[in-house]
Amino acid sequence: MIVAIDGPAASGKGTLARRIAAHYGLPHLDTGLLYRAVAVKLIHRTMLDDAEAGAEEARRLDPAGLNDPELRSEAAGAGASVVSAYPQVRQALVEFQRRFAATPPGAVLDGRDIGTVICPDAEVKLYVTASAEERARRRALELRARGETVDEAEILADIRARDARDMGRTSAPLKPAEDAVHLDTTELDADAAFAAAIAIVERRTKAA
Ligand SMILES: Nc1ncnc2c1ncn2[C@@H]1O[C@H](COP(=O)(O)OP(=O)(O)O)[C@@H](O)[C@H]1O
Ligand SMILES: Nc1ccn([C@@H]2O[C@H](COP(=O)(O)OP(=O)(O)O)[C@@H](O)[C@H]2O)c(=O)n1
Repeated sequence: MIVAIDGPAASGKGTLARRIAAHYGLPHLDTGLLYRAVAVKLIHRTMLDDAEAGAEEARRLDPAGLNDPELRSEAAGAGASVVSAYPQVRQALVEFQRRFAATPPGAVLDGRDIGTVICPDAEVKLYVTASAEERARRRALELRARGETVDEAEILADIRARDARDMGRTSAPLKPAEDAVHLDTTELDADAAFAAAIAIVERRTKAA
């Protein structure tokens, strides 16, 4: 089974993807980490505006490095939203993601274009959202828990800018797949969101 989860920044996709993967014993790929890793490489080379250098970094990306805590920073997230608009970078990362998804027994992938581009035939597609204010509140809590000093208003502005860039780009923009089930988690805590997601997966797989 392939479960495709898309949605805007800090909507809770990763948390849901991890829990759904554990529940069904499937591997999980947080595809945002791929773009974050490319961005961090380019930031280190002060070449964030160079699409060709980005494609080169994407082609030689080592998945073993995806656990690096630096990838979780706000700077990496903002950089990822820049490099992910380069079609060459996206193209260079397609095959790795498709292979991950197609390896038996399947997988749970979360990102921005999983249901639309990477796995258009996924059995289950979820489009996870929450209000921008709630997403900024969650991201601020998360960063504070990691010891970072954060300004929630700045995080909200960053989230809005990132949403606009991700939804407005020409190459694989963030949008729900036509057959995606929408899950708004604004009023749901993590457990309630997980229960709602499992109900959707069960309904979808029974209907198939
Ligand atoms: N339903 C929820 N209610 C409250 N907090 C949540 C919920 N889902 C996720 N979180 C928290 O919000 C933050 C962002 O969630 P995450 O899963 O990383 O989002 P995304 O992968 O969409 O960026 C994390 O700190 C996570 O623990
Ligand atoms: N499949 C994906 C995953 C991420 N991305 C880009 O990478 C950035 C970081 O993604 P992420 O999922 O790690 O970010 P958060 O939602 O966790 O903040 C996003 O803002 C997108 O621009 C993408 O374009 N396609």
